[in-house]
Amino acid sequence: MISAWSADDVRAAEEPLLAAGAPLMARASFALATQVLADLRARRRHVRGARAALLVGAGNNGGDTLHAGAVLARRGVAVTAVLTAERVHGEGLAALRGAGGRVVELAAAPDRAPAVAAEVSAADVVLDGLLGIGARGALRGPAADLVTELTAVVGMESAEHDRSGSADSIPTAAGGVTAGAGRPWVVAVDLPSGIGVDDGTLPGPVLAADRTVTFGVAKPGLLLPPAARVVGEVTVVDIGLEPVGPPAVRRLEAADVAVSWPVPGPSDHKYTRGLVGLVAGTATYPGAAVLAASAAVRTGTGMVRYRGSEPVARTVLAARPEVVTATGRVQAWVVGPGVPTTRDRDDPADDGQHDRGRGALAVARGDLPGMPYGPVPAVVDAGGLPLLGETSPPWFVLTPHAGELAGLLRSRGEDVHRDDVEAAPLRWARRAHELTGATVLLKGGVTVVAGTEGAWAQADAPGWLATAGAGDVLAGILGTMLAARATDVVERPALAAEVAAAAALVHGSAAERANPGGPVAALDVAEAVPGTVSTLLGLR
Ligand SMILES: NC(=O)C1=CN([C@@H]2O[C@H](COP(=O)(O)OP(=O)(O)OC[C@H]3O[C@@H](n4cnc5c(N)ncnc54)[C@H](O)[C@@H]3O)[C@@H](O)[C@H]2O)[C@@H](O)CC1
Ligand SMILES: Nc1ncnc2c1ncn2[C@@H]1O[C@H](COP(=O)(O)OP(=O)(O)O)[C@@H](O)[C@H]1O
Ligand SMILES: [K+]
Repeated sequence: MISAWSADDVRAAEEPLLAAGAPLMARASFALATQVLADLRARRRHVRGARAALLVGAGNNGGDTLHAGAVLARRGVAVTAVLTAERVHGEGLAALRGAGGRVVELAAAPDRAPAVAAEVSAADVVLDGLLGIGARGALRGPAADLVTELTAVVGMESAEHDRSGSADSIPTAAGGVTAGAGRPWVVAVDLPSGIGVDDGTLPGPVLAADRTVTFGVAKPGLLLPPAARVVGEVTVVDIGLEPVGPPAVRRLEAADVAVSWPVPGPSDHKYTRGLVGLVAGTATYPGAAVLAASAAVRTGTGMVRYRGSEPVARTVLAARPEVVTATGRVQAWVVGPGVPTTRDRDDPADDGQHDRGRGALAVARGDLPGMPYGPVPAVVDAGGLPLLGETSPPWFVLTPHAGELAGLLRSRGEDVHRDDVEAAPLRWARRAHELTGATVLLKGGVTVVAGTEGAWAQADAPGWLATAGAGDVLAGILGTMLAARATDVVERPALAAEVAAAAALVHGSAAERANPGGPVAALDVAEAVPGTVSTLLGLR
């Protein structure tokens, strides 16, 4: 698990250490320099003679960068520091000068930004030390001008990445470690300057990094979209910080999902494994029912009970003969894939699914007196979302994409559109959780989950997963995972979010497994789930 703490929590953790005289900046800058030297060695045979450009802001982030620059200069790297503020970290500057580093004072001559950007773009490595956890809003002043020029000169914002990673690093949304030929390797110091440290927004120009060396613990903005796309490979270096309190954002790794996966034992039978009830698909969208049912079956449910019109049920059974249409006990409901999102009760296109969906959600809430089968968890997707009541329990997991989330929020009085959600996914997923009470899984390149305790951000999926029907597959996977732990999920409000994050990991990993590095169809993703799960379980 990767855990990220807010800037305030990091500062609170630093305080006692600094008061006790712990040399945090020395630790941070030495670890940074060591990583940069390793990257230089990996990219060019000799460190000596390499050129490094330091982008230096007013605060301690610039201080870290200057001290690291001094270490590089002593190893024979030609180091130039570009100072974007009139006053920068004094000791750091003295150390760099003492080691033979060169200094360009951009703050004193801001109109030189284009020329300085051209020089910086010719370096082998750029260290972005403009802003760290003290960032407030978009980059301003000479720092903003410089980054804007740099991204224009070498197109750094569209850095090419592959998906490779290494053991001590966080694989990220953009993945990998390859800078494009002819442009410098960009290392962000603590975080790419100008990202929203706590919310992952991109309020202004940001230099996309190939690697982020972050100190102590990860920061939320490194895990959250859209900023997660510009952090490159994240390396967390230990400087002795121990934040107290829960992390703000977490990311599950494969091993975490492996340990909590319920493996059936000799005394299990299909009813103890968890049954998934599925209200999905209509005559217009029968495929959604097939995809969700296939995914639920392939994730290892005890049984899928399908609820829908007769012709769609026949289609589902033709694809998955394991599915049952008889009514009976269900441990988790999946409501809404392939169901129209209209709220019109008389819409003939709904094939009766709105009524079935309302009934299923009432059972899942535990609303029906005398019904022995609730409360149980529910996945509420697509056409299920408009069926929700005023408030929902946290064991309801809503699975909208950005457009659906905007619609849900508008229906509750927020003036918000898809673009707003994409610009600040965590903010709006949280808002939807506050307004509905439900756990909210917001789908996207990085999937964000907001529940009763903190948030999760999963970056497991290749871009190829953005294909029709992939969301239906996620709904089926999540339905099976919730059904397997139904009682715990209803009893522990925070668990639904963790299971939802785990489902996003399984979904993204199955997409990668279905066809590594190439296109996938939604059904391929469902078909790849059993192999994905057995690989995960091999990590136990
Ligand atoms: N506290 C410590 O001893 C440690 C801090 N460390 C480093 O220190 C960093 C935090 O240092 P600071 O608190 O000095 O903060 P920053 O280095 O992030 O800089 C804050 C400064 O930048 C200016 N600023 C803020 N927002 C701006 C914007 N949008 N555009 C332009 N200028 C802006 C502010 O006026 C302020 O002077 C961490 O990210 C980390 O790199 C590490 O050395 C570890 C130890
Ligand atoms: N850029 C992307 N990279 C990786 N995965 C993505 C990307 N965009 C979307 N996805 C994933 O693809 C799935 C699409 O779901 P959805 O939009 O509901 O499609 P559908 O309704 O056709 O099934 C979601 O799981 C989402 O997280
Ligand atoms: K930085």
